[in-house]
Amino acid sequence: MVLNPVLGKLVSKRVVLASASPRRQEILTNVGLRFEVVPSWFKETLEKSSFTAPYEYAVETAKQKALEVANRMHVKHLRTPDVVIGADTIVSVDEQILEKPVDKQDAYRMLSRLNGKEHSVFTGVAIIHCHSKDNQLEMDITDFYEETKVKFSELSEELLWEYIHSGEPMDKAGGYGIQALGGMLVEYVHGDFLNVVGFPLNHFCKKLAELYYPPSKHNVQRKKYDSIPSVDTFENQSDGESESSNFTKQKGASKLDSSGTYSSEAVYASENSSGVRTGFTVPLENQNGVSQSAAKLPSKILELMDGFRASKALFVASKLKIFDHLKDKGPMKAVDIANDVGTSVCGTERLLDACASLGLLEKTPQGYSNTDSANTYLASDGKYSLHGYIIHSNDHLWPLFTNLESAVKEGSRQNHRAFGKKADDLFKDYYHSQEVKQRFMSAMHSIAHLTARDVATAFDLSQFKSACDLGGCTGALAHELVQVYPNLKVTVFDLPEVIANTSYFQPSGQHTAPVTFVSGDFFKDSLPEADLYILSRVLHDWPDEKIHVLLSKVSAVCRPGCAVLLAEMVLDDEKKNRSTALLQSLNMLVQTEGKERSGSEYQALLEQHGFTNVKIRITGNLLDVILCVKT
Ligand SMILES: Cc1cn([C@H]2C[C@H](O)[C@@H](COP(=O)(O)OP(=O)(O)OP(=O)(O)O)O2)c(=O)[nH]c1=O
Repeated sequence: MVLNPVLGKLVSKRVVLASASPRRQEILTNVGLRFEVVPSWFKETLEKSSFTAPYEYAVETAKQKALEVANRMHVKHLRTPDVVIGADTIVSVDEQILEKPVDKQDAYRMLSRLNGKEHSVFTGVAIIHCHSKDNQLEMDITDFYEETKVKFSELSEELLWEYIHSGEPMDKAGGYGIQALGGMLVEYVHGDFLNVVGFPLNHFCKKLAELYYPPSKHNVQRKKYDSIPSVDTFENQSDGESESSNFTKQKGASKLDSSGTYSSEAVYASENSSGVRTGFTVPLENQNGVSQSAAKLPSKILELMDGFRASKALFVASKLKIFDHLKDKGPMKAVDIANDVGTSVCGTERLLDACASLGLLEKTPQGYSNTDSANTYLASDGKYSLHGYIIHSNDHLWPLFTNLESAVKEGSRQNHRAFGKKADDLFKDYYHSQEVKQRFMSAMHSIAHLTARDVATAFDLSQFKSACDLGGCTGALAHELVQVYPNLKVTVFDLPEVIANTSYFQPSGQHTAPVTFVSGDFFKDSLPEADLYILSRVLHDWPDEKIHVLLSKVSAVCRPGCAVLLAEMVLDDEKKNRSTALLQSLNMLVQTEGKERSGSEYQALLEQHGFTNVKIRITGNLLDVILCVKT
């Protein structure tokens, strides 16, 4: 891919995105960047009047966000990232800066100011390269901003309020999201669309190109960075790099090993044209001594080839409970970890090193410790722990995926090959033993926790008094819903085998009261009454015929004005862009009769059962949300 050579420069670095914005995470993930997310605690309270132009405020805020994270990681967590990226998006109209609205009235004030006019969206970005020297943090800061002009149509009061009630404006600068419903307000956009969504990817790549491929005297005329360089240009750039006389080139230090991956790298240090000191790694030679550059490597393919190794390293470290072992402890030596978990020292050391290289662990001369992400997501006891899903992936999905070839040839699930038995009913596979059932429920619980807030808030559901979560499993989404909507009563409806085992997963405290659990089979038994029926990760398990059976049952009990909320990974209509969802569809192939579907496919299924006004919200989380109303 054309851009890979630039982003490839970050592959071997510990990159941290100092932002909680799901949009920024998605934009960078979509182009294959690997990074850790450490949201900044910097409060966006800089005195606006002290800046002469709005973009200066955005750039300074971005810088402060990134600096706070770099310092915190270095001091508090004794971990120094290589690169920290911070960003801040603001809307500017009539010389005023608009950030995120604090409430609905504030959103109304902002949208009214933008109504019928052109405004500017500025995103400031800071890229901080960090080095730890004698335990002191040294930083090289590069910053820039991008401006995009956006014009709103003339919008009625009614439309503005309908938009505000959708809940979309609340976490977005200027009170709108151009990437979703807010797109309907916009007459034109001049400039980088992604800049409006929170991250100017094109300018970021150009900045990386400037930093990592500083133009030499000979080629400075030839290479203008007014667009992202093509592959050809990158090859020229790597030549240009070796022409730069102030580089210290450790010739011969790096070789491609027989598997085609780098065995070591040479380190370059330089001043770039803007005087920013950069330190970066560039591979030098392959086995034949032929000069190679990252530009010539099919790095995406190599990464995919190795993907299963990385997955399995994560699975095994999780099975051995290494992240539990290291949670909230200081660094531990490999030999001590191996002794504690009962494994070989040599094997454990390699596993720990691999995990550290993948950013799951931190390695220092004192030993190995968890990263923040490992504490939050990989240790088994946290609210957002993915441990259950990781173990399910290892024990259940991995054997199924080893039969993917048969699944593709036969077009059907592979449970009989993977587990030596043919269950008539999909869920009998999970519920045949207490252990497997518990594991499956933990997995569903992990994902439900991670996605519940985004599912619950994708639409304003405050008009509903009662909801029934069909196939709601452990009740994780139900508990989130009653927290967000205190007047909502939620019934979780699931198979008796599931309901009998939900007690282990209940949160402690007073929030449990409005959630009730009812057992039954939604294909056979009558459904509890409710204003809102929720189907989260249910329809993707089934073929269209079965979905029609289920939706006709829901439609029969759903009064006009009542609604259905689906939470699924929604594919784009062309089925070509969302690889996580498309791979999930393969996952459904190997284990179910279902599949992932596009927004239009869900809409067609729903409309056949009298559900109209279908609204789709892409959340940026693992599940997207569809809301429709019974007419
Ligand atoms: C104008 C506009 C903004 N936005 C978003 C991008 C940013 O996430 C947000 C502006 O808030 P920011 O303060 O820039 O970012 P954030 O609070 O989301 O995350 P963090 O501070 O942790 O980095 O508005 C859209 O998603 N769509 C839009 O059309």
